[in-house]
Amino acid sequence: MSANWGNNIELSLFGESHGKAIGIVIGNLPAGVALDMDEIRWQMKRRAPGQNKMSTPRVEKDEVQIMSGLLDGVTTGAPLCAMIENSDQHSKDYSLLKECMRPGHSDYPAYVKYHGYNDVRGGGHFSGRLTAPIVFAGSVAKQILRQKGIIVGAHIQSIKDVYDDSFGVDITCEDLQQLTKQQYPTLNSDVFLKMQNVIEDARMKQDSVGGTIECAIINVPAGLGNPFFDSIESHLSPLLFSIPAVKSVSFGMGEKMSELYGHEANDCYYYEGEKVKTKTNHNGGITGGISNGMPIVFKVAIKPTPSISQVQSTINVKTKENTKLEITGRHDPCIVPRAVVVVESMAAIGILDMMKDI
Ligand SMILES: Cc1cc2nc3c(=O)[nH]c(=O)nc-3n(C[C@H](O)[C@H](O)[C@H](O)COP(=O)(O)O)c2cc1C
Ligand SMILES: C=C(O[C@@H]1CC(C(=O)O)=C[C@@H](OP(=O)(O)O)[C@H]1O)C(=O)O
Repeated sequence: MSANWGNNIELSLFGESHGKAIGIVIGNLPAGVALDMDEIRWQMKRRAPGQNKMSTPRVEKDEVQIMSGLLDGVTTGAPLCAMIENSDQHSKDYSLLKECMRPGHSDYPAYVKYHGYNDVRGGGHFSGRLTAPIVFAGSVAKQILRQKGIIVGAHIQSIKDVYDDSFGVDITCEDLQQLTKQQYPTLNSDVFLKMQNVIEDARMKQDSVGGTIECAIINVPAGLGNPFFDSIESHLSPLLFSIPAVKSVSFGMGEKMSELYGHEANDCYYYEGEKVKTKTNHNGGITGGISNGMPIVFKVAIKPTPSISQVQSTINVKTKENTKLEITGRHDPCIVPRAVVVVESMAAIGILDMMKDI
């Protein structure tokens, strides 16, 4: 399995959901960055499991232990290694799942690829748990970007068919910073209760729901990115698709742009003093693969959690028979609320990586 990534910043992700620990090694970070560990703790808490009924009941503190690369709270330039211990594993829940493949999870393709040796417990290395170290790396990236005036923030755009508002063209740094201070951010404060009800309803029916997350990155200067293979879209998408359960990524108005006329889709330029702006931001701040100075805006869609306890049809790879499966164990009835900070983190890592002068 490969879990290495990076052009400028380098990431190496390690661990399994029911192993001793999970973690990340971040290479090529600048030396001399003072990390705000309280803020990192808050970002980790936004994602951590076991905090309420919307989440898996598995309780993990997600305390980060820094193993290298930090001295007196300041990065030394050596690889920054962060480790998070696993403490609340119920591995018995997975005994049957070595043979009976969960529909929608990684079990079957992983069984084929790793000849049955892959660790299925808690999803092993495929688990959403591996997003905890990503949030650590993302929090570090966000702090470095903030020193350059670049702010990343996201909100829950929808849960099933309950929708929040969308980012407007005039979104500010303060708006985004406010979102990152909320555990489950929405733009319209009334909508989250409805979303919570939809999640609870699914949970009571032994089912799950998905949704979308909208993310913005403000103050990326015009001129970042390249046409073709290293466009901003091409650079961020692999990171965003690496988040387990993400099934689509779209920039600006995405698919909806295909329904517009040219005069509706184009973002018309104007000067505000010396600054070049566009009246609308249908292209999500990127044209020709390159930032145009407007907020970079994208959406990710997250599927319903695959592990549900309703009876489902599947196969037993040991007996080679069709069978029925009733999954026991602890699962998120909806992944979206805990994934907001994961999406912000991937965005921050991707943009930082593209900035050659870090
Ligand atoms: C934060 C987070 C939490 C998740 N929690 C669960 C869970 O409790 N149960 C589950 O079956 N899948 C969960 N997933 C999704 C699975 O890990 C994912 O669907 C699986 O690895 C297969 O990958 P794919 O959906 O990208 O194909 C979670 C994902 C994330 C990002
Ligand atoms: C532990 C976390 O989420 C886990 C992600 C996950 C999966 O299949 O992705 C399955 C569940 O694992 P377990 O059966 O061990 O409880 C979730 O709890 C986490 O996000 O920290």
